[in-house]
Amino acid sequence: MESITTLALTFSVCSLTIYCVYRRMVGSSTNLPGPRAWPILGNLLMISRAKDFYKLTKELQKKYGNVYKLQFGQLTIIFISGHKNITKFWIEDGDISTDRPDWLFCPRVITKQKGIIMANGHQYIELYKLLMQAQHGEFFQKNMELQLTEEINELCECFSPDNAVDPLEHFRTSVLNVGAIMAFGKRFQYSDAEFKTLYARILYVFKHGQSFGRKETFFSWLAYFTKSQVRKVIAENDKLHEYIREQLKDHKMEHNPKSPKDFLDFYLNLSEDTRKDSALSEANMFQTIIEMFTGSIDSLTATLTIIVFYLLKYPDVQRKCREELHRVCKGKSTVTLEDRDQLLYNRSTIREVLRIAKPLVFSIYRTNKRDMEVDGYTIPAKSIILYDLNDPQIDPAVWENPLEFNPDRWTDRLTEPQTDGFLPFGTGERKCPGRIEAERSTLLITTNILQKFELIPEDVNNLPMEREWTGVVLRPKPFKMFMKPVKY
Ligand code: HEM
Repeated sequence: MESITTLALTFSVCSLTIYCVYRRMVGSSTNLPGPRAWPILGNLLMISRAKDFYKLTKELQKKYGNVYKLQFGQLTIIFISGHKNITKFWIEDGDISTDRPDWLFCPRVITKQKGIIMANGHQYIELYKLLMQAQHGEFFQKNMELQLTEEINELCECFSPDNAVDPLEHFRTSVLNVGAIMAFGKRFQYSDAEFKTLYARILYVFKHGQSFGRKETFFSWLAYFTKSQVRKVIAENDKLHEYIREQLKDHKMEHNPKSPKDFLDFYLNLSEDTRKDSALSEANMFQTIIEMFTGSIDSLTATLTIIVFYLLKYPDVQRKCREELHRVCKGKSTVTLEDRDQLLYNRSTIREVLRIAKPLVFSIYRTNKRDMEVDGYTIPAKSIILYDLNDPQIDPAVWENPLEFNPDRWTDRLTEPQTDGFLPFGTGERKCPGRIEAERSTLLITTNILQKFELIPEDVNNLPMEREWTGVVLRPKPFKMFMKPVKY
């Protein structure tokens, strides 16, 4: 009799546990539409079978509308699209939805809750202020421009009129140097052993550490198996902290508070008292620097690649850009930021590429402080949300013939501080904190290349408009180009 009672009790406890786990998985957002989810796995089979995740989300949007949910193992993720919805949540009700879900397993164990990307409240605000202050600094800008000129020279040596190259890897190397200039005030020669180690570490942490692509984010128990890469990501991330600590030591020795030229200088310029604030601890600053590298490595590389792709696809636009450069920068061997205001067509072209083919189509995970109403559904507080940032950029209510690539549409809009429907860097309070440097570097790299080279596709018939999803960005499928030096 006793054993029957024990069995019944065990059965009840197990059933209750399974039921609770299932409820936790499905969450309280059961009223939201979405494909049927399997127990434990949720929709992971469907997601892993999809060749292109972004395309899948577009199909689901068509089927279920602008709000639907997907079950990633134990996590429910809510997808929100539509221009009106983005404006409502990011601008009108910005205070509700600017937070990150800081409880997600991977970022929590890898970063130990340091840094900016997963930070909320005071920690986020203080780090964001520091990054923005640096990018506005006079010496920071001067040093950036000087070092970028050297960077562009070394980059251009990799290109050739006779051998077609795939620009992607070359741009990625340059983007890492853009990060190094911002963080440490210096770029590295590509052959430098220290650079190669830094490059490999950043890339490893970026590739294997992002929460979106890591299965441990959705099944945290996997991290306890010896084969999990999470341990190696943590170790590599820790080594990056050590590296930045060494850089800080060197900075302390030669620091001139009057001419701060990089993030570490700006950090050292904070008073001792301010640095006692845990939001501005060394660990937070170091993790933020790592995140500036990882935040830019795919987004900026993809942006440069997409711009070059459009210039190959639209040779007339390329020609007009170069004509403007040669007219504005007559007699100068380099394009500089001084020329910026006169480079209207070049800037319009970059904007138009970022509108029509923005690389970062999703926000980083957000969470809502309170319940939110959207399209007739209630999104319970503390949900995990991904916003699709693409819809506003091709909304016919804002853009005439939105799918047509037309740099001229920017002629009268270039000086507007914020254009409705244009959010390549996100919008509202959580806008990309690297956007100032991203815009400057994009302009300098592309215009300096165009000033000196004609870009010619290796195979004009092999420039498919269809883009591929990398897990973070949408970018063109691999293509090759020749770079023919031009005289002017
Ligand atoms: C053209 C290139 C770039 C594009 C299109 C881009 C776009 C974005 C977008 C859309 C977000 C997400 C905002 C959100 O979730 O709400 C973001 C966040 C971020 N970006 Fe960029 N970005 C670029 C370059 C950079 C660069 C150069 C850096 C660093 C130097 C950087 C660092 C970051 C960081 C750290 C975040 C997370 C900020 C946070 O948690 O609030 N990005 N970026």
